[in-house]
Order: sequence, then structure tokens, then C-alpha cells
Amino acid sequence: MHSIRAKNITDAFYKTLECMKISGKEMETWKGKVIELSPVLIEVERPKERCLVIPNRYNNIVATIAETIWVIGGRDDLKYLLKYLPRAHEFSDDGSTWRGAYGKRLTNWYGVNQVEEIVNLLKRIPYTGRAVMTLFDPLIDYDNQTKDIPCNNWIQFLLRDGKLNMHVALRANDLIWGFSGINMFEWTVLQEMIAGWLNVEVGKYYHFVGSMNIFEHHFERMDKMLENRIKSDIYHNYPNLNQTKVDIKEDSFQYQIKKFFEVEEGFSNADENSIESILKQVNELQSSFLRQCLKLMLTFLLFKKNEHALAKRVFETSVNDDYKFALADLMCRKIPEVYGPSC
Ligand SMILES: O=c1ccn([C@H]2C[C@H](O)[C@@H](COP(=O)(O)O)O2)c(=O)[nH]1
Repeated sequence: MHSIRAKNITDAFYKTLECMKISGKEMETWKGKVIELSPVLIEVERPKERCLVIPNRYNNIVATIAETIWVIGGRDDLKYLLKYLPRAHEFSDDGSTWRGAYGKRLTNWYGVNQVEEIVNLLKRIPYTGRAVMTLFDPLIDYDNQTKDIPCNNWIQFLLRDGKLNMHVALRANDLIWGFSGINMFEWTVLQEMIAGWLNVEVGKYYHFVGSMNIFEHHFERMDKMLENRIKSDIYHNYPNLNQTKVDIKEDSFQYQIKKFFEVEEGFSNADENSIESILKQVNELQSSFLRQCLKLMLTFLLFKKNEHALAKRVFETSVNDDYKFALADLMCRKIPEVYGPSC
């Protein structure tokens, strides 16, 4: 077993990458060559430091944010997701949904909302060891024809010493696109939101993986990332960097999530004439987290359409936090002549 103790996502990512380079085993799978590390336990001391900005990774923070809210919001459709994550169709059997979508399984497991259940349980019995949620479904997940069997299978929340720890168990994890692209981010957002509902602090995040892997198409990038490893990350370099709190309130959760997706649907019509009214709708959302996510998502969509003046206008209305920093880095990297040199 490989145990990795890390401060935050950057530390966890680099340490696991290094461990894979040294101790990982190359093997052939039906999806091609991979390097595998097995099993791995990653402990993250500061789960709120979840934003990865490092050389050669080329990740898209907006895709991560958009998918996270899609999960928390309980959705399984591709229509919304494809705008931010074009390769989402690779995991779809029918071209319109993800059969293994975590959000749907979390919020509607044959009629059970597992998030609501564990929150109620922890409110009644704070020290309980029973606050668990299941994502792997033995009834349907031994199907070998499908493209999408959930990789994240089991989640536990444990409230200890006034802090909410989160334990996640995965059968398999792609270190690059999975762990660092979405999984740690999405779960720690859920952890922070639930900690807020319970009025306790965020504790540690534990990520256990049966088979951690890197696919052959990432081997070269793996070496580049290790070669250009940075010693200190954004949280260390900018200690006063704002971190927008995940402040979606429990009592208005359904309403705010519904509003979030309604406002987002209007983004496809964003232009010079509609931008102010769209921003007004965004600003009407109660949660500063959801407002910030929407502003960065809209910036990105405008950026993709080469509407740079509008993209900059929306970007300027967002708060200076780690997510904004990561998006600035992406835009500077792609179009430095418009957005300036990469940070
Ligand atoms: O949330 C997810 C979903 C998938 N994967 C990765 C793990 C595996 O590398 C791959 C799925 O391949 P199979 O194990 O299903 O063949 O996708 C993740 O890392 N995180």
C-alpha cells in the first residue's frame, strides 16, 4: 500500500505522480498501456485548497467547476456538460446521458436522497459511523458492455473533534483526468457544503484507490510535469488569496440549484445587448459560490466564442479567488496577446 500525506491538491498530485513514476508498474489493458499504482491512500490536510495550477497540466478549471455543480445538482445529462467538457460523450452509451452519473445516484438512489439522509443522520448523532453513501450499484454495474461504471464507489463522512472528515473509496482512478481533473475537487466541494450545513469545520479528505492509473497518452506529460515541478503553489505564493466559501444554504438548496441551471441556460444567448440582464440574474443568486462559478463559466463560454471584450467584462465582475486565478492562467496561456503573459 502506498500512503501519501499531502497538504493540498498540488502536493497530493505531485507526490502521487512521483510515486507512480518510481513504483508504478506498466501493464497492458483493453484500453492500452497504463502505469498502475496499487493500492494508494492519499490524505489531504487542507481540502479547501482544491485548485490545481501547475505547468504542463493544461487543466480547465471551468470544466471542473461546471461538472462539480452538475454532480451536486443531481444531473446526468450531457447537454449542459458538453459545453464545458467536450470529451464527456466518450463516457456516454446513449449520446445523451452518463449512466454512472454520481449526482443522480447520490440524490436519487431508487428514490433515496443519500445526501439528505447522511446530513440528517449526522445532525441526530454527530459521532455516528453510519453516514455513508454508495455509488456502485450491484444491480446494474456488473455490465461489461457499458462505457461508464462508477469509479468512485463509496463515501463516508465522519465528524470528529468538531471537524467533518470525508473518506472516499475508488475502484480505479485516472490520476491526471480523474483525481486532479475532477474527483478531489468535486468531493471536497460537497464536504465543505455539508460541513457548512452542520455548522462545523472542514476536516481532512481521504482518497483510497484500488488501482491508480496513468494512460499512455499522458506518459510524456507526466515526465514534463515532474521535470517542471514547482516548489510552491498558488496557496503558498499568495497567502491572502481569497477562497470563495461553498455557501449554498441547506434550506434553499433546491431553489438555488434550479436557478443556477436556469441562468446558465441563458448563457447561449449572451451578447452585447443581453449581458447586463444576464449578470443581473447571476447576481440575484444568494450563494456567492454559485455566483462566482456562473461568472467564470460565462467568461469561459465567451472566451471560446472569441468574444474577448465581453469575456473580460464578465471576468472583471468576478471576485479575485483561486478559481479566477486558474481561469486567468488558462486564458493567458491560450491567447497571451489578448490576456497577457501566462501567470
Ligand atoms: O470519476 C471518475 C471516473 C472515471 N475515472 C477513470 C478511472 C479509470 O482510469 C477510467 C475508467 O475505466 P474502467 O476502469 O471503467 O475501464 O476512468 C476516474 O478517474 N474518475
